[in-house]
Amino acid sequence: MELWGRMLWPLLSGPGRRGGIRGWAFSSWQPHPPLAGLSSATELVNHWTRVFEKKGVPEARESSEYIVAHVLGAKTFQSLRPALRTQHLTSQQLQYIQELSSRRLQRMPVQYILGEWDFQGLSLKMVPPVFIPRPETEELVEWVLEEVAQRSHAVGSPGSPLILEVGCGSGAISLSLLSQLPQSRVIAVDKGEAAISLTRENAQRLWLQDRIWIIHLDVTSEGSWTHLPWGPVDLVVSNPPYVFHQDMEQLAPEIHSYEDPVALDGGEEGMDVITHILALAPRLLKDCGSIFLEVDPRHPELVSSWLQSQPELYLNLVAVRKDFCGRPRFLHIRRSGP
Ligand SMILES: C[S@@+](CC[C@H](N)C(=O)[O-])C[C@H]1O[C@@H](n2cnc3c(N)ncnc32)[C@H](O)[C@@H]1O
Repeated sequence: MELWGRMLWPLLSGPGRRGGIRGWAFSSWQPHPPLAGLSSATELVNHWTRVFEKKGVPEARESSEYIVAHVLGAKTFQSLRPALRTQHLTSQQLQYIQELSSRRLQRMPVQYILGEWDFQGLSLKMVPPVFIPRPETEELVEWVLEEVAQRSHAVGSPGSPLILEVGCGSGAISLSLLSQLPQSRVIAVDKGEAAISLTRENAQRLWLQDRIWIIHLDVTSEGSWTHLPWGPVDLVVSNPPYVFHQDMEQLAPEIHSYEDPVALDGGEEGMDVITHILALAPRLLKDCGSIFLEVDPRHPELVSSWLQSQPELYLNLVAVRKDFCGRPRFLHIRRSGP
């Protein structure tokens, strides 16, 4: 059951907030009669909270608050002016809330229902089945930023690192690094076409497209890197698919029904993509370059012993960090050789 807690909780409780309504697709929208006797935002939130609880939908209150706030053009229910919470809603607003809530009853994640979500203060478009960025990944980004700041301090100039992200998904990691490191450039690769086009769209929405190269590429396919025109990079960062294959069945309905399994399934020991990234390091990484990975709590030990069995890679696991739940989830690996 630990996996449920790990994967489900972040679906709704990220520190980031999402933006207002933007071009919602009404393709599956069917009119429903407005709920008789319910007319204010507060009443609607209470109503849908009860319905979600009764139907076993997780995060019932947060779900209904986000949906009602979204329809009223706010990021969170708490940020709505008190007068707006008690004011009568229009029949169109009531119908829209009903439509979005029925999607939640089908266990669609709130991020897909709203169509956008915040990560590191950036509002990103979300489209199924592209992986929804989780709050713990913000900690990985912060660690990378610390490393860049330390290196810049050591050389006495602002950092202008060339960064490679493997498995960019919606672009959350790459775009937040670009926005916080104005001198940096990023190469973002993903094997999923939907991920590539969503990263491209998010880069354009955020005006970050000039410093990012977005490439459709499978890191495990032989020879894929030989066509890349760039020299070695300073940093590799990745939140790869790392769920152990046998754990895939335990994933919550929000995850296994809506998110791309390719974004999650890391093979028998969750190491399939991780080991490919590490094996490519001598070709991709500058001397003293670093790799930052988000992993499962069982991986620090597995990765450490795998690296010991591959001394020709000249890679050392130099630090492991815990996530906000106290589990070892982030690895810093450094290249220290020819
Ligand atoms: C866990 S998601 C992370 C997405 C994003 N970086 C984030 O943190 O929100 C893993 C991503 O890796 C991509 N991926 C899986 N296998 C890959 C491979 N062999 N080569 C390149 N990308 C891959 C998936 O398509 C998915 O977008």
